Amino acid sequence: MAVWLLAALAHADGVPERYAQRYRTVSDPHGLIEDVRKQLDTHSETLPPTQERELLWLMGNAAINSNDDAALAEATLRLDSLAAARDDTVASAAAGFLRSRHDIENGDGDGLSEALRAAAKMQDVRDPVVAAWAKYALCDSYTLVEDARNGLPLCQQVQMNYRELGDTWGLAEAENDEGANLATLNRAAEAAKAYERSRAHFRSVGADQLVVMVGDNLARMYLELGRAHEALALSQASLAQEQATGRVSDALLSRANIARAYEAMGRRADALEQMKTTIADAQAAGKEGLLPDLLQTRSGMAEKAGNNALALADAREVIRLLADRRSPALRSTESALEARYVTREKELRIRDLEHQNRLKDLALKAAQAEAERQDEARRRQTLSSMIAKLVAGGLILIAALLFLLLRAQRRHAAELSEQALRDPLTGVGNRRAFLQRASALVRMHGDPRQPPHVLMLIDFDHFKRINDSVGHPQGDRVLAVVVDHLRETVGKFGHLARIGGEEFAVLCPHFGAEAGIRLAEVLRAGVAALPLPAEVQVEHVTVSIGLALLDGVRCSDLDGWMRAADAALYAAKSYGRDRVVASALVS
Ligand SMILES: Nc1nc2c(ncn2[C@@H]2O[C@H](COP(=O)(O)OP(=O)(O)OP(=O)(O)O)[C@@H](O)[C@H]2O)c(=O)[nH]1
Repeated sequence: MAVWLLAALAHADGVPERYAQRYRTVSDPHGLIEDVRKQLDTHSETLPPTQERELLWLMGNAAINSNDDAALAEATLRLDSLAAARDDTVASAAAGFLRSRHDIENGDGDGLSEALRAAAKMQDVRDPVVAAWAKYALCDSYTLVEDARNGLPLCQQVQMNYRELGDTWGLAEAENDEGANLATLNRAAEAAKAYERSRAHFRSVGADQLVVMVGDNLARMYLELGRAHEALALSQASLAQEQATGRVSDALLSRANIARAYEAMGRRADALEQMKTTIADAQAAGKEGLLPDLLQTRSGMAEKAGNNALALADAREVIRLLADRRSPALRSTESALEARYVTREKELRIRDLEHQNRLKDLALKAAQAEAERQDEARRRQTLSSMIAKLVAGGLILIAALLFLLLRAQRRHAAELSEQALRDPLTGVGNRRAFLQRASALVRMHGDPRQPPHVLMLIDFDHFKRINDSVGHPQGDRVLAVVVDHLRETVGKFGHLARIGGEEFAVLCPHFGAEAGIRLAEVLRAGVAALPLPAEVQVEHVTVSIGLALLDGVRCSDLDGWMRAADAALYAAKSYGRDRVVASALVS
């Protein structure tokens, strides 16, 4: 729209006349509205319809920028009447685009449909300026409803038109909208480039306030791109300008952006402090409209900082504030917030439960560790007591084994010593046993009142002949049978021993000469009469016996006693064998 024709309204410093009115819709909306009203009131009769339409378009935009609904209603109604009176479709479309923008920004009705209807009216327009204007108006509506799929190509197209028309302002506006669409598509790097181009173009026409306003959009992209320091610089520049021109609301929004930059730089405490003063100032200035956004921003920051109480309190306050504004958009924001609040509270409850569970888990693990430790200690105790028992058992076993071994050894030793004293063929004592016993008797000798000990030496008669006639084994058999008889006959009176091949001895302690001779005779006669087994093939056998007393007179030691008995035996052999001779009788 050829608004630059209205030179009378252009008194914005540093902005070319061509763009001055458009700049005023942003930098001085109220002043512009007043000026337009004056123009329309003063020159209503003389104003050409095109200029009237352009003035109303500017007034409508300024009204939207300054939230002046009355001025907006006035502008759209006048455009409608222009359209009706003069069949001016451009005026009708302008009214439609204004209503669309208002409705979208306020969340009332179907703003986009209104824009599409208006754009449809401009389809056949040939004037390139009007065509570009209509295209941009539709691109702006798409951008406002965040329909980037349709908005982006349209906003890129219209840039080409504005370039052809040499309209730097229009180009800058379209680039700003392109940036917004790219941001919606999460293409932050490309969006930043579009915003940078837009700012460059606004700067080139001296529209400082728009440079700053687009700078706010760019700052958001820089934050996304991790360029927090640049974002901070942009927001601080923006804030300085807003404070200088007394734009309280914009200043509050820039302060929020500064807080976001702090947060992105890891300065969470600074971010929360910045939000705290910003929210307090917004409340003090009565900027209720900004509070939901500010509180929501702080809620997110508090959540990230771990201050769940503040996060929830802010979220609740947002819901409370939005409850009074029942526009569809706000209702949807409210629902989204409520849903988010509920979800968040659930998350917090889950986190609390998880925390409690973790604590319980830790306590459980500690208890388990303690139980395991005690179990281990018990196991060790059991093991050591088992080992002790095993050791004790082992020791007992070893002791038992040692005892058994010792007993066996003793038995064995006893057997060995018995074997050492026993004649294996006949089972009677051997020479060694005889000598031990005889020595003992010699040591015991000395009591004259007791009968003297008696020693008999018994020798088989002509035993060589027996061996020679029936063989040595049968001779052994004869020896065994005769010795059995001798042992039985000696019985308890004395001790029989084999002291040589076929020579035996009998020791009778304290037996006396008379009993000794009598026993010797019984022994001799018994052998002589002893029936021998038929298999030995020996009919009978005789023995000669020499007897000596340990009387302490002629025999006082073992040697003498043995010699005396032997002499008696020799005598018995000499006298014809099968007889008993006592040593006293020999000498
Ligand atoms: N079968 C057998 N013979 C034995 C054993 N010990 C000694 N003799 C035998 O006994 C005999 C002893 O012989 P001599 O000393 O000549 O005496 P003798 O033949 O008995 O004659 P006198 O003693 O003079 O009556 C030998 O032939 C020995 O071999 C033995 O254990 N078994």
